[in-house]
Amino acid sequence: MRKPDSKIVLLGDMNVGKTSLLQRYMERRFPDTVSTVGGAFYLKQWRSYNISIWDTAGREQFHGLGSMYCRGAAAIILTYDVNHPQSLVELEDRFLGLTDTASKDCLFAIVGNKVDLTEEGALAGQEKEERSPDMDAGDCGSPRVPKQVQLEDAVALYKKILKYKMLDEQDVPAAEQMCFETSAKTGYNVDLLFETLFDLVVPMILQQRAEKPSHTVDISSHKPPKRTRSGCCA
Ligand SMILES: Nc1nc2c(ncn2[C@@H]2O[C@H](COP(=O)(O)OP(=O)(O)OP(=O)(O)O)[C@@H](O)[C@H]2O)c(=O)[nH]1
Ligand SMILES: [Mg+2]
Repeated sequence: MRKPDSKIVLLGDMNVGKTSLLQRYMERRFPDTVSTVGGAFYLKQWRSYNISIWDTAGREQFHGLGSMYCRGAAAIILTYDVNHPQSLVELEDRFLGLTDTASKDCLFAIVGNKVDLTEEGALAGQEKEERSPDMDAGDCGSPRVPKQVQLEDAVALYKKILKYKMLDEQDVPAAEQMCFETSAKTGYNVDLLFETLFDLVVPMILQQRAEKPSHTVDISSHKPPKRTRSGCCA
């Protein structure tokens, strides 16, 4: 298997829907999930590049592994649940520090998932989804509730992250481009999330290749050194 050209990591509290988002994108379905143990990855071919996408465990007991998974990452998806404000707080308190091992020009996306469970989710682009009997209610048929975390809160976190990383707003993608609201259940904004990131990491791959000299030596253009009389190479 060819080494991946780039790496994207999903981080966030348990139960926010990291595994579901990844499965929705990669397998085009919304299966039952079990809480992730450790981590797992998918390989996605995007144009001619291989991008690994890592799913991590949100459970506290696996917290120590987070910075290992983030090592060298080109992009990190910080995921929260739009119905649980604490899951956004946790991104700053518990997960941001894990990203110190990522690449120095790492991109950040902030993703509020489970928008289908909110009243606003009823309006948010659900015309594209396949209709099913549970579409007019939240999970388990419960009525939709007002969204607990607003997109502006995610934008504020994005700006805090830039400060934490000492990045200039002008040098990175705008908050509006990098803060998403998604539903792994309906598929809302899921392709947009992943494919926005793929398109942003491709120039990073090209830049890395330009900076790093290739380890491959072209032996056809290699001339043997001339020998001097003493037998030393000139
Ligand atoms: N309604 C709704 N439920 C969702 C959505 N995404 C995930 N879920 C449900 O939320 C629960 C947790 O989803 P997971 O994808 O396993 O969450 P996780 O973030 O991977 O959790 P850990 O692996 O424990 O860190 C499951 O019951 C999912 O079916 C969504 O967009 N909408
Ligand atoms: Mg999981």
